[in-house]
Amino acid sequence: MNNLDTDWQKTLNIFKNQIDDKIIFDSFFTTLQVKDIIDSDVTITVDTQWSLDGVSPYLEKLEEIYNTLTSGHYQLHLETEDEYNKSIQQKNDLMLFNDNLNSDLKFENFVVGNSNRIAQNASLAVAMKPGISYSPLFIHSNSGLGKTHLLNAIGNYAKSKDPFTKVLFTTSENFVNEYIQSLSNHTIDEFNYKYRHIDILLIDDIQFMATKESSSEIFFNIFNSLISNKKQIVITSDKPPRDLRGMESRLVSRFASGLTVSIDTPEFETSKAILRKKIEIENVDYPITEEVLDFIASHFNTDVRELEGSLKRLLFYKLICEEKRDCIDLNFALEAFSDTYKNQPIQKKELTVSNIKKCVADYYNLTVSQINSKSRTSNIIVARHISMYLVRELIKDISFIQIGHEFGGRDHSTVMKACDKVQKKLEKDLNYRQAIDDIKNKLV
Ligand SMILES: Nc1ncnc2c1ncn2[C@@H]1O[C@H](COP(=O)(O)OP(=O)(O)OP(=O)(O)O)[C@@H](O)[C@H]1O
Repeated sequence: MNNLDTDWQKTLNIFKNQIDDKIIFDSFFTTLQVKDIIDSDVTITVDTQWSLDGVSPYLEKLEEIYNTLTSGHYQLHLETEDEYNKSIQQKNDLMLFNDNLNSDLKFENFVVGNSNRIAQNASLAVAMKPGISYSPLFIHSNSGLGKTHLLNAIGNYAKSKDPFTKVLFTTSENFVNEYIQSLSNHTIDEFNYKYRHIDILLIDDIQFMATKESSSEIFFNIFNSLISNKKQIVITSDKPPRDLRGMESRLVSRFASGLTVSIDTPEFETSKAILRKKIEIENVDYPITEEVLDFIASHFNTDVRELEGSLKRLLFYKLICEEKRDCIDLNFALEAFSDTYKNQPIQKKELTVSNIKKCVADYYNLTVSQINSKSRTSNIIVARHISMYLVRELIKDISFIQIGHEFGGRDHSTVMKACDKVQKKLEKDLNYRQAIDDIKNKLV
């Protein structure tokens, strides 16, 4: 017997001792059953309409005993078994709604790197144990960095573990439209029922709800109901909760009450890993050289959508190319991207050590402090060496000693070695030379 039944049996026993006419009790009350509790509404069923008429006058008394016993504020509702079963059937039909998940977006094809590791880990934790620790989970990032992918991955994973999990993926825009439609169709009860009975609610792009006051109100209520029933909510946005301008402050504070994580622009290695994954998914059956991946990862890396777009463009170019080629190499890629690439606006900068460092750092998606740091991470070392080399080449009469000083007090011999290394590498690595030329173009 669960808590629901135990409390109810105790209520009936107390009531039985209080009622004078035991025949009434035996005739009407022995078939009473608690069916469910939603928020503060408790549904009790009786076997027939006749019993229902017999029990109704005592409902208030039963409610009082039940609330005293459970220290709650419940309202009891009586229904016949038939009515209840019918409404359950209707509700079940209602629950057969489309989860809107995109089955292609899974954890398996989400590439993890430093830029998105925390968000991916949090999403996986939520998918494995929905509603337990991190509800709501709030994921924010600039456009095209994988928020929608992670939302779908959570839903797909949870459903693969338990197909009966009620998952709903929606955008805040769809939520608002659905709400407005339910008002005009007089189906607001169904709307409410549907959203309050979801196990995992995945809401994409919440920022669009900011100015929709009446929808915010209903969302607030649904949100509270799901959270208090230990359900999982995952929300994405293009900014963190505190920056959601126009959003009601009570909603913002609810969003911030869970776990908030962000996704950054993919760093060089992650961009390459994403490209490799996409190539695998596209079943590309000809080789694409490492230099090409380096080229795309360093030129089209504002977001993952841009990476995907450039790869598509490359594959398309190969498809329509009349000349037969066995592989995609850097020359071919440069041809494929010649127009975009040439048209990129170039902003010249004043030639100072800090501008050179900043330009190299931007190019490699790093910060100037990483370049100055003692970090031995390979992409940081590459950027540091190139910065030293360019400073030496572009700033007249600057000595190795001065450069060492500008790069966190390094010894002049370290700078000399770095410059030498860069010089040797650009003589034999076309892609590397291309990268240095690009940075130079932005500077001079
Ligand atoms: N780490 C990743 N691994 C593989 N694919 C990724 C990764 N991150 C993003 N993508 C892919 O990049 C594309 C854009 O991602 P997504 O739509 O999830 O971005 P978003 O952050 O939701 O963007 P928006 O804010 O514009 O809605 C999708 O095709 C997605 O599968």
